[in-house]
Amino acid sequence: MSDSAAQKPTVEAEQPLTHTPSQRYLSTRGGDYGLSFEEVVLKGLAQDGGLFIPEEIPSLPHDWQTSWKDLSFSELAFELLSLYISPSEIPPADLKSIISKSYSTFRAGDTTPLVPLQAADNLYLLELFHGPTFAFKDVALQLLGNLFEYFLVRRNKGKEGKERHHLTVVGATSGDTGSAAIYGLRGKKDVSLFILHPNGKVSPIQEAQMTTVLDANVHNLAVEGTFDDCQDTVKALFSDPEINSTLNLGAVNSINWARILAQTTYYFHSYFSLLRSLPSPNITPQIRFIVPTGNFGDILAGYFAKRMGLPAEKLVIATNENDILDRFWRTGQYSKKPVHGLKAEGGVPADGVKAHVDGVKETLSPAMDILVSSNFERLLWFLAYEFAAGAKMDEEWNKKQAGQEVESWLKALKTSGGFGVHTEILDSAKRDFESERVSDAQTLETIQKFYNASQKYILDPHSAIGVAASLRSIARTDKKTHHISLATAHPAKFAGAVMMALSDDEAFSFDTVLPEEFVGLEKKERRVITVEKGVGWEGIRKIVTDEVEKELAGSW
Ligand SMILES: Cc1ncc(COP(=O)(O)O)c(C=O)c1O
Ligand SMILES: N[C@@H](CCOP(=O)(O)O)C(=O)O
Repeated sequence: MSDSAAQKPTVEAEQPLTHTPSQRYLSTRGGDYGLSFEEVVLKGLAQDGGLFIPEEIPSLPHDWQTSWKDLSFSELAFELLSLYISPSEIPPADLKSIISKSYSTFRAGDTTPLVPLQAADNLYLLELFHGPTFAFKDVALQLLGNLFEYFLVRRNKGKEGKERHHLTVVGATSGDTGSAAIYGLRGKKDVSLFILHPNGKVSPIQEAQMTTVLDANVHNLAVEGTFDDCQDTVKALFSDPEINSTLNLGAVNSINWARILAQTTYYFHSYFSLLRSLPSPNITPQIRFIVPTGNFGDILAGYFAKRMGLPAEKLVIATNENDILDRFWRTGQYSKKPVHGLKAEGGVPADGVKAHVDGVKETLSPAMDILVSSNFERLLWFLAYEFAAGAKMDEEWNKKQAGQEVESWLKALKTSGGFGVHTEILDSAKRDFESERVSDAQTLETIQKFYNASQKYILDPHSAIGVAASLRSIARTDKKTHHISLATAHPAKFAGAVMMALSDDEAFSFDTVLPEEFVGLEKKERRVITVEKGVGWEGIRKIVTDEVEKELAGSW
């Protein structure tokens, strides 16, 4: 299949739609058992406030190393998605055409190219920013937009007016998810999209990317507050039965399972790209993936890839100064505020934890300025499940226990600002993950270092955090280990940090970084609703309800 051959997704009407998918889903908080892929994609968040996970993680076909090794990105995506979606739920020809359409919008022939960054240390960059909005989010959100469209076309066949299933998608963004969701859903029939961003806390290009899209179904809300306030509002809307039943809420954040699933493809794709570039492609080297991390969605896709069988020795979490995850891996305490001297149950010292400002900190990598990482809940479920399995009861009991444990941890996070886990659970987290915290000063140094190297590579601040963490990992691992560091955004999206790092160099000009798509963007007409402090989630619920009503009145 060619990645550039765009095809219109069509519904194969002659296929019987028996809805017996290969995977059923459950909620991390124990409820909502047995849902189909379509149901979890359209619902986004479970009714009990939990996140959907597949009941089983499928294994790879026995010959995947040979039969997948030369597949294109789209072909690999098809193989991986087919492990989760049965042909009776989406017929293969339809799935292929949805995937092909989604990746035809990428500028790089290879979709997500792997480039050597520091050959002597086997350090590679996985460039994930060649989609329409220049950030890794496009990989999943181009696909999610087309999946929504496919399911809605199928549900609405032969229906008119109020009979049609209308989806109201609400999302929170620190800049990148918002624009990628807008580009994935703009102009789509039967979908209204509401994106909440923290006013003044996204980069000027990100803000322009979002607010200059004037399609009637796109609504930007600039909220006075932080990204976490926006994320909390989205979750509050999902747990409100009123708006849920009247407006059919849908999610574009990585709480939506399809986001995670779509992102597993580039872990496999980069693995094969790496093997092809090695002198002995049949010998698998030790590989680490290093992931700039905020909401824990990107690295969680790596975790699923690893659990499915991808030979990744470790996944390295790279946080900015908003380091709740890094502190968890050091102490076993998941706490909004650092608690000094605390030990995990069973005794892990809280070494290396430095003073921290209360609440979220504004850094040079704003897309990662997140206090609480929503997908960490999915990992917590797997950790709790494995811990429960030690009791040697049956499967159902383990799953039930895991759901109850997650529920009680999340309750403690809400009521007391944090919780701690047993040492065995922390040890189990350490088997798959390591973590690093990278400061603003180290981010700038890393951008400078690679601009001053022979290939003059310009890193965006988020990718620089991954590279800084990679260099630390390289220093402590076997020289033969290969490090694949995820480059999550194009540097032109973050002019402030890039200029701060490089403007002293007289030969540097920001114009050389600027893609033509960004030229003049900031001068275009904008549409945005400002949400003052104190409006609260109920006020936002009213805005959403009123806007959908206006939109639908215009279209019927
Ligand atoms: C550029 C960039 N890098 C890294 C991240 C962190 O990814 P995740 O939230 O999946 O951990 C984000 C936002 O999510 C981002 O926009
Ligand atoms: N960095 C993100 C924050 C939202 O994360 P998501 O992956 O859960 O959508 C952004 O840019 O919006």
